Amino acid sequence: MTPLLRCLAARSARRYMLATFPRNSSHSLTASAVRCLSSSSPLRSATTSASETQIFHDVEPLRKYRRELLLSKRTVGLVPTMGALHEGHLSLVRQAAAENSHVFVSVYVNPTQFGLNEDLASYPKTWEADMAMLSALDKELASTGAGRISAVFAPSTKTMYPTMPPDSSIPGAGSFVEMRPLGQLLEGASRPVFFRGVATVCMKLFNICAPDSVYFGQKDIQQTVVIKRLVKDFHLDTEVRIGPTQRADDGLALSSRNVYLGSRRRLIGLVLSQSLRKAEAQYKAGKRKRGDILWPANAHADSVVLEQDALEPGQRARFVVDYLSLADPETMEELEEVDEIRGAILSGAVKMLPVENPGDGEELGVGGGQIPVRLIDNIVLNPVT
Ligand SMILES: Nc1ncnc2c1ncn2[C@@H]1O[C@H](COP(=O)(O)OP(=O)(O)OP(=O)(O)O)[C@@H](O)[C@H]1O
Ligand SMILES: CC(C)(CO)[C@@H](O)C(=O)[O-]
Ligand code: BAL
Repeated sequence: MTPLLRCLAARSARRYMLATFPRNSSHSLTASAVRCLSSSSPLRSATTSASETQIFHDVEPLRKYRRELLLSKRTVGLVPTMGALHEGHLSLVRQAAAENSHVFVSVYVNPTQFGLNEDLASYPKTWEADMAMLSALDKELASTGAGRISAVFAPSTKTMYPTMPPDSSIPGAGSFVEMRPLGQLLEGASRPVFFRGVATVCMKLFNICAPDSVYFGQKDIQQTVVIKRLVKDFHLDTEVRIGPTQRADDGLALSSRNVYLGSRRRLIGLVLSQSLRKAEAQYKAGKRKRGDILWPANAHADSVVLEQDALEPGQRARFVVDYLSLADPETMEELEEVDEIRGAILSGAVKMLPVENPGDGEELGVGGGQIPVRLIDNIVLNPVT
């Protein structure tokens, strides 16, 4: 049989299996039976071949594939990402694979969530490494009997914004979804078009992929609140699942933007998680009033600011605290006192300023330490039952 015929035969075998086997038994079968063309690329384009994980750039072929899965009663979990994958993303894929027969991962750096003066141009793009990570994870999933990564959706901007070119200005010409005032608070106050862009692109992704469940990381906690609101207010037929924040050993939340930090800023950037932990300790000690919970966090951050300012430019890593917040878990509005029945969200953002007077041989990260880096983090204060 020629490779093409083998591939077509495998595809129809797969269709047969998708239609025949219940969702949790399909994966080991499809894994061995459906891999058809070999190639040096770990994942292959849906337009050129059918490997276990197919790459889709266009909406219609993905919809067709999704319809087949629906008809054969498979479940789809969608993990939206902007690429530059790390263990935080992979943990969401693992969770999605544990809860669905099929995982779709979208990789799209969405321009409308970046303000005109934000870091869209420098946002890391690591496509080959991302595909290699997904391929390795898919192999791992195959050996565990979990769901598989069956699709990567990597659309062009013309595909995602078919009518108008994306507009990141505040008046913003185009079709947008917005949550007010939720999307204007905290992250939204510093990044005025951010949540409009996130809600809009997620609405598009959910409409295209029709996922049973969508997976988001707690690291971007206000984003999770926005997505839950999107699903609720627009009656979207999907379940929102939140995965825990993955951290480095020293507590720094993993983030695609961490590659810009370099060692000096990375060390001082720990101020954020340290400050939040101090506030959490107050809640755990029974404090409920805003001032009682937040003062040690503010005091710690202020002391590190002063400490760094006092150092020589070649030694220090300067930063600005954007906010340290104690907010309601559904509205993200600031709280004067935590209601034990609702709990609360402690969150914060700091902006690490460019490195001054870099030393010889100093590890400065991508961009030579000159790209400002926004770090965000949070801790959920659980309701007391
Ligand atoms: N450390 C993490 N732990 C768990 N989930 C994470 C973590 N970092 C990112 N995610 C989640 O991965 C999804 C995709 O995020 P994204 O591609 O923006 O990566 P990112 O690391 O958050 O990038 P950046 O911090 O630069 O915005 C989001 O749901 C996000 O919350
Ligand atoms: C959800 C998302 C993929 C939308 O572009 C992005 O905001 C992200 O990666 O967190
Ligand atoms: N992780 C959220 C995407 C962003 O910061 O733009």
